Amino acid sequence: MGRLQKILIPFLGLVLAFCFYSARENFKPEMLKGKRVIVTGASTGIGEQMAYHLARMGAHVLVTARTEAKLQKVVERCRELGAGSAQLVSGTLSHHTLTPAPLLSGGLDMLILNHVGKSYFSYFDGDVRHIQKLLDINFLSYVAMTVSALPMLKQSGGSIVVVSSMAGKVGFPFTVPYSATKFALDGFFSSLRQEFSIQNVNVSITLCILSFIDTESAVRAAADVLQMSPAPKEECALEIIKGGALRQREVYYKYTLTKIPLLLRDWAAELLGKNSNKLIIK
Ligand SMILES: NC(=O)C1=CN([C@@H]2O[C@H](COP(=O)(O)OP(=O)(O)OC[C@H]3O[C@@H](n4cnc5c(N)ncnc54)[C@H](OP(=O)(O)O)[C@@H]3O)[C@@H](O)[C@H]2O)C=CC1
Ligand SMILES: CC(C)CCC[C@@H](C)[C@H]1CC[C@H]2[C@@H]3C(=O)C=C4C[C@@H](O)CC[C@]4(C)[C@H]3CC[C@]12C
Repeated sequence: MGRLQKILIPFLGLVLAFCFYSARENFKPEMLKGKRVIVTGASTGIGEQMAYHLARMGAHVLVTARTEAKLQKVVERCRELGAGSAQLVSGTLSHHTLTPAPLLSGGLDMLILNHVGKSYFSYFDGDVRHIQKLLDINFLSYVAMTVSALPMLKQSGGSIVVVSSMAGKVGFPFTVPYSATKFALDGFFSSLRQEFSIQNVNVSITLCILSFIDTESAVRAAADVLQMSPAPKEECALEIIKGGALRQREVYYKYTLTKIPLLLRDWAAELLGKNSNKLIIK
């Protein structure tokens, strides 16, 4: 092969790859108008902000969490912001949980799994029961809700959005129980996505890899320990919805704080491990 060809072929490949990626559909808020969406863990934080974005876009939203009084306020605000409809279901989520989709006029277009049980942000304390409980809330309830929502999502050609973390892709100190539950989500949902592809199931699965976000609970738990400043929850919530609506495989937010360390993860794990701790922890 001539030298010119050796350069030209990879170059052409790069141009084609660029065209392919830049030709991807753009997000439009109208994509969510009239869609029936469930957001779990929507009484505070990122989930609450997702409910408000969806309401502005004219979606029918159903929010869940344990604290009914907070959910009531979220529902009222969603109605003010222009939601097609807004409802709540309160209660704790576990492996027994069925998705409350039938409340949304019998159907469902998007299931956003976002809730997270309370954990600690310090050295692993050896409490196995805590890990079991956290797995139930952060992982098994996601599985149970997915299983019960699947017939409706298949019917609508809908989407499952799973909110995870950098701590669900890389091991960081002080997040042992939490990290275990988030890694489990990646295993379950990435494998399920492959099966959907083989079986031609038209349900997308979007896994969201988030860095430190400025929600009240996260800032309270980790701001004194971490060097980095948290990213805004409002923008984070919008990026998650965009990724779900565009049926992306994964969402990275903030992109540079998540995608680049993940590219380094497999071929420079030692380097990343030792140095990232120095960079991240005060
Ligand atoms: N903030 C951050 O820095 C990061 C967050 N993430 C992920 O983003 C998502 C949202 O996080 P964030 O907004 O910070 O979390 P918040 O602590 O603000 O919100 C958690 C939500 O889950 C609900 N919840 C808690 N326990 C249960 C339970 N047992 N059953 C049902 N609902 C429950 C809470 O409401 P109530 O107490 O009323 O039940 C609340 O609505 C999580 O999946 C988290 O792992 C990922 C990376 C970083
Ligand atoms: C390589 C680096 C540039 C990026 C490092 C990002 C690290 C430090 C980020 C990524 C995900 C983050 C944690 C998270 O997912 C959720 C929570 C729950 C909350 O209640 C307490 C804070 C906590 C533990 C976050 C702490 C900071 C973490 C480990």
